[in-house]
This record gives sequence, structure tokens and C-alpha cells, in this order.
Amino acid sequence: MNPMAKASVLVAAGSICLSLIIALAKILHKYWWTPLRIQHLMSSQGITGPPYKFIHGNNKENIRLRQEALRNPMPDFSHDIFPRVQPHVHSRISSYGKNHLGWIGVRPRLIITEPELAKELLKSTEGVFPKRTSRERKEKDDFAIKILGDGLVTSEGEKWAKHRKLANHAFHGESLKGMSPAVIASVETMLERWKPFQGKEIELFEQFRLLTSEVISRTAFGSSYLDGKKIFDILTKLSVITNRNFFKSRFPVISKFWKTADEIEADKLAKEIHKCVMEIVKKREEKLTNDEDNNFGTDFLGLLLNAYHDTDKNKKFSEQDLVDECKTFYFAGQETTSSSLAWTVFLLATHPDWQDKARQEVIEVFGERNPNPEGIGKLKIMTMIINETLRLYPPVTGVVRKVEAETKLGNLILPPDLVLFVSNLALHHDPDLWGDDANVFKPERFAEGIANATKRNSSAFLPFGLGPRSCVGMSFAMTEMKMTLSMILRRYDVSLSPSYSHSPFTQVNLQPQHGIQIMLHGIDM
Ligand code: HEM
Repeated sequence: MNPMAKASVLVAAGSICLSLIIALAKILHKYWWTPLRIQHLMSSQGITGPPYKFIHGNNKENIRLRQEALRNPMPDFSHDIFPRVQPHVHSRISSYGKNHLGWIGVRPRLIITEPELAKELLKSTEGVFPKRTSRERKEKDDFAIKILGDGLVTSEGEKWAKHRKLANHAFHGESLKGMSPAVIASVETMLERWKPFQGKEIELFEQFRLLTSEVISRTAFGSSYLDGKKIFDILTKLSVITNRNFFKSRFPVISKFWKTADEIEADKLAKEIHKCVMEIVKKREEKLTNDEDNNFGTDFLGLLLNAYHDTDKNKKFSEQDLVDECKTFYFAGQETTSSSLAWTVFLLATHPDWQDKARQEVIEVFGERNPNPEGIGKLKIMTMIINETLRLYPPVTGVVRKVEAETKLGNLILPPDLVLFVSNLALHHDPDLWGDDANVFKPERFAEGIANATKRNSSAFLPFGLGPRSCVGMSFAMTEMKMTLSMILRRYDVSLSPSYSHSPFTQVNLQPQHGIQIMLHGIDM
């Protein structure tokens, strides 16, 4: 080799070495130095937690705790579900306190289970503690984003405000009243399906999944469950993938160039959803192309389409906005409500005294008639029962925010990129907030309203969140649940089947792991 060639080989080798050293330094900075610095910063403010482990954080320990907790069903239908559903939070409160630090891989998480801090966080003005940091929005590397896209649940800033306004319009006041016939028709279809099960066992979680899918399809999208079926199926597959990967560590460099089978599958499913949503959109567009005002309807899909076709740049929604918002509402409008309905019927089946009281109230308010929006407002006992169910079995067991730039919360100075996790479940089961009977089903706690039940500590009860990002579908969900339960109670007495196994767990939302098996006994009225 001539001296010139030798020199260029040496230069090339030198620059490769330098690049490797820089890459190694970056990895060490991100995966070792930064976590240790944050750990030190937080502990100097009294916030401690299990030590950070290189790359994995606390993932391995969290997976072990979860597997142990889910190994067996819970005895005696106990409502003390916090240790089973969030073992990684529950087990650490006694060692590290109600607010403590944990690690999902390299991401630090401040776990908040104290109501005052939760309130300050959730009530803070939009933008200070966003749902996703701007870095994350660019990277889009989260599995949950495949489910929700950049829709209302995850978006920020002006985009969020514009979309929230539209959703508020679709799911409040007069619009809600107009949805009642579609809800009643969907419940009637479900009750028709139940007829062959009189005197027999029926699994209810799947039944309520079908019902809530039908309700959101009819009310928000003006179509039948069958039109949205493929979307629901894909969303369920994505929930399973999201759940499976929650505590999985991502390895530096490799994860940038190599996708796991789950990542490839999730990308494929996200593309399929896009296609399915656009098919539903096309159907609506074709149906209304002759409409002179170019008005695509007043339901949620109609409002979205009007915005999609708006010529005003400030009001216009892009195709991706349209798809993300549709999948957000297909998912958020269905999973949570079906879970709540299933747990409510489980509690009524195991508390026949409350079941009788609720039935009596339904008969007093509606007599032989189907429920209507005016009567729904009068169902006091039913509201108490649903609230107590949402306390013990909140479908959303925790809410997440992020720190974008260094900021203060309470007395704490929080570093950028810190994840803030408020455990609703911990707050709802805390004996310091609810008394020694915190794990007992006692709807009478809510007899004088939510404010009295929580002793005016508004953040002790957070089933629908709090502050500007609280649930936009709350009234819709409460109305749907009350109508459904009223119609069931008038026709059936429910008791628990001996085959039921009490196994609450989370698959994005809180669910019964093996379903809810109920015995249906027809009532002659
Ligand atoms: C029992 C039923 C439901 C429960 C327990 C529930 C719970 C929640 C919670 C806790 C949040 C706040 C999340 C956070 O702060 O990060 C939320 C937000 C949201 N919910 Fe619900 N939800 C229910 C039903 C619904 C329904 C039926 C819809 C749609 C029709 C819906 C749509 C949404 C949306 C779009 C958001 C995001 C709002 C925003 O960020 O502005 N939810 N929900």
C-alpha cells in the first residue's frame, strides 16, 4: 500500500473511532448520567424511589410485580384492587411515600398520589404540563399514539383548543338530548340478544363492548356498529400491543434502526385504520354531495367533515386531523363506558339491596316507559351507584402529563422531560381520604353529591380527570350508562354466576380479565 493510501485508511479509521466515541458518550449521557442527575435532583427535594438501573430503569421489577399480582384471581370479590392493578405504585408508597420517583426505562416518572399536588397539576393552564412534549410529538414513538394519533386526547395548544370546541359542541346540551333515541335503540337491540339467556348465564363485558360500539357508531358517526367493526377490532389489537410493550426497554441505537415485530404490526394496523376511517368519510361525503349548503350533518362526523371542507385556513381540519379524531372517539367513546357498565352490573349483582333500590327508583321515574333525558336527571340513587363504581373501579386508572421545560409544582422544581403520573386508582382507594372503609361498596357516600363525598377535596375523586383536559364525553357517558342500566333493571334481576372469577386488570383501561358472568332472571312487570 502506498503512503497516500495508508494515510487515508488511517484518517478513515480515526474518524470511525471518533464517531464511536461520540456515540458512546451520547449513550452514556442519556442512559446513565442524565438519570443519575435527575435522581439526585429529586432526592435532594425529598422525592425518592427505587434506584435507576441502566437502560431498563425499573421495568424488570415492574414486570415481575405485575406478573405476580395477576397470577391469581382476587378472593371474596374484594374491592381492594389497587395492589393488583398497579402493584408497582402500591408497593412503593410504603417505602418511598405518596409522591415518589420511578423509571420506565430511561424515562423518569414522578408518581403522584396526593390530592393537593394532583389538583395543582391537573388544574394548571394548558401548556405548562402538556400531554406530550414537543420532542415526543416529533418522534411519535409511543404505541398509544397509534391508537389516538394526534387527536383530542393527545394534542396541545391551538390545535387542541380548536378540536375541543368542536367536540364540546357535539357532546353537550341539546346535541346530547338528540342522541337518546339512538341510545335506546342500541340498548333494545342488546336486550333482544339477551332473550335466549333468560334463567341462564351471560358474559356481560363483551355484551357492553358491542353496545357501546353501536352507541358511539350511531350517535357520533351516524352509521351502524358493522361499519365501525373493523376499526374497533384494530383498536383492540393495538390496545393488546400497547399493554404488552408498556414496561419493555428500548435499546439505544438498535431501536433507531431495527423495528420489533410489534412495532411493524402497530404501523400496519395504524395504516389500516386510516383506510377504514376514510371509507366511512367517503360514504358520508357521497350521501351529502347534493346538499346545497355543503353541510355534512350535525353529528360529530358531520362537524368534522364540515371542518375538513372549510375554506378558512384557521378552521380547517387536515385529513390526518380527521382520521386521528375519528379513531380517538371510536376508542375513548367505547372502551371506558363498557368497562364502567360491566363493573356497575357486577356490583349490583353482588349487592341485591342496592339493585332493588335502583330498580324501585327507575320504576318511580319512568314507569312502563323507556328512559328520557328529563327523567335521567332525576335518578339520584343510580347516580350514587355509578359514582361509587367509578371510585372503586375507575376505567382510567391514571393520567399522564409531562414537564416541557424546568418548572415548579408545589414546592418541587421539576426537570424537563419528567413524566408526571397521577394514580386515580390510588386516590380513590386511599383510607386517608375515604376512611377505613375505603374498599367497601357504599354508594351512600355520594348521597349529598360529589363535593360532600370527597369532603370538598375535589381531587380525591377523578374518574373523568380534572381541569381543562377533563373528559369531554362525561355527560354523554353518564347518560348512556343511566339509560342502559334503567332498561336492564326494568327487565332483569341479575346475580353473579358461580363461574365468575374476580380479576380486574388494565389493558389501557381497567377491565375484567376473564369477563363478567351474570345469571339473568326475567322480571314480570
Ligand atoms: C365512563 C366513561 C369515561 C371515563 C371514565 C372517561 C375518563 C376520562 C378521563 C380520566 C379523561 C382525562 C384524561 C387526562 O386528563 O389525561 C378523559 C378525557 C377524554 N375523554 Fe373520557 N371518559 C369516559 C367516556 C368518554 C366518552 C364516552 C368519550 C367520547 C364520546 C370520551 C372522550 C374523551 C376525550 C376526547 C378526552 C380528552 C379530552 C381533552 O384532552 O380535551 N370519554 N376521559
